[in-house]
Amino acid sequence: MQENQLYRKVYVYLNSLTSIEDSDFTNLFTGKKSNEIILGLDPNQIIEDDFLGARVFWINQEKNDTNTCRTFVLKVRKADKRRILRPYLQHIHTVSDELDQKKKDLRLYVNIQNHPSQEGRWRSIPFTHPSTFETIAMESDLKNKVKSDLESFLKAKQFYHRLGRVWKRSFLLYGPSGTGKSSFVAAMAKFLCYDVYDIDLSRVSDDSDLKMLLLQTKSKSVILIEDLDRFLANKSTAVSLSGVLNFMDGILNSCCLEERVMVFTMNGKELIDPAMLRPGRIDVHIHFPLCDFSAFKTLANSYLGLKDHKLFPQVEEVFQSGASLSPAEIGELMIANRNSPSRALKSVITALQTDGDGRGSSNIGRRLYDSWSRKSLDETGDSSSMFRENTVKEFKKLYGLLRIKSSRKAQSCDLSAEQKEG
Ligand SMILES: Nc1ncnc2c1ncn2[C@@H]1O[C@H](COP(=O)(O)OP(=O)(O)OP(=O)(O)O)[C@@H](O)[C@H]1O
Ligand SMILES: [Mg+2]
Repeated sequence: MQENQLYRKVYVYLNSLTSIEDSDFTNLFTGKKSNEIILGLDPNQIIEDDFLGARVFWINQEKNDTNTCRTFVLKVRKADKRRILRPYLQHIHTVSDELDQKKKDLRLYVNIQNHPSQEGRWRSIPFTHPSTFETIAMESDLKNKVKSDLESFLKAKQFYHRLGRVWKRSFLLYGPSGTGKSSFVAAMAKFLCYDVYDIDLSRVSDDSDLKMLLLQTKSKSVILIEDLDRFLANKSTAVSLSGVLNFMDGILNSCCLEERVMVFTMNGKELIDPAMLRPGRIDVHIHFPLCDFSAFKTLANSYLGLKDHKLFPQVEEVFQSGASLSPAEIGELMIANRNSPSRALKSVITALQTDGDGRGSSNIGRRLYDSWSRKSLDETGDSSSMFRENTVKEFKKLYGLLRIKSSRKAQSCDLSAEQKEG
């Protein structure tokens, strides 16, 4: 059910050979830069290679009957076979691993409808999202915590294995629309140098199909499900709640989720079954709030190049009155008026006074979440809720845990600007 890794390595290796240029025919693609041309193997193309003085031939065979079957056929002289076969395959392993290491171009995989092809369920394009941690307006403490979380994760292989745990970490990003959740996922993937597998739940036919998708992902990747709350609330997916729970930490997940980061985004988590949010299923909760004055200043700096302006006190006053907009809304106003900073700031003030009235302080979703979190603390006293009350302390403890390699059970943590004072 999974891709044959030797096949993939041979593919990477052959595509790197200069002899691919000597073929009578091959595939041509444009590269990342507009004048870059990339040569790619064509079906049934023959590639020549030399190893330890022996000449070998590879044929990229593709049988086109009902199921497309992709095979590499290696032709070696009988006299050379015993001498070179093993070291040659070893050489291919080494070279393709080196090429993978050097690979800087990340890919974004999307799932396609289920159909009887051996090519798998994922199709990919270069992942060129421009967002980075630097471009995201977010409380800097929180941003740094996430960065060091990811750094610790990358180094924690031995730690996870000693505990008998799969080397994976899962994040929940929640908050209103346009607050930067998707952009943040892109920033995380780039920071980790991981590919992204973006699962579109509307194209998943049932729970076992979801498992199949998981099986066909590669390590060093971010597995993303966006708007999970919407899918579950509207029942607009054929996947059941238990299918999602198993996807998050079922037995299959423990076989094939090594070296992966799972990310789920939601507008609010108040309607989500608490079982889904328990530690282990979700390790880190990150709240994405509407814009406040501090985030506004970051946006003004990056979009308008303004560190300060005579209208800033007025903007601050409107924010203090409880008005707010999403960073996306404010960003749009700044882009539209980028040639005149004063006009841009005035339009932000007007929009805050009209569209943004009260959204910062009396947001219904926020109130619901606060009461949900207090309720679960009072009534159930479960560890994830308690953690929210004491975020900074617990967060430090958690990373302390990774550092001192203690074997204590990992907990979930909720990172949000409001709660960090906890
Ligand atoms: N915190 C932020 N800092 C900088 N830019 C932001 C921020 N939030 C949103 N933006 C900008 O607004 C646009 C929309 O952001 P994004 O798609 O990441 O929001 P989202 O939270 O995923 O929204 P939705 O819930 O609707 O999917 C992007 O172009 C992004 O650059
Ligand atoms: Mg989004």
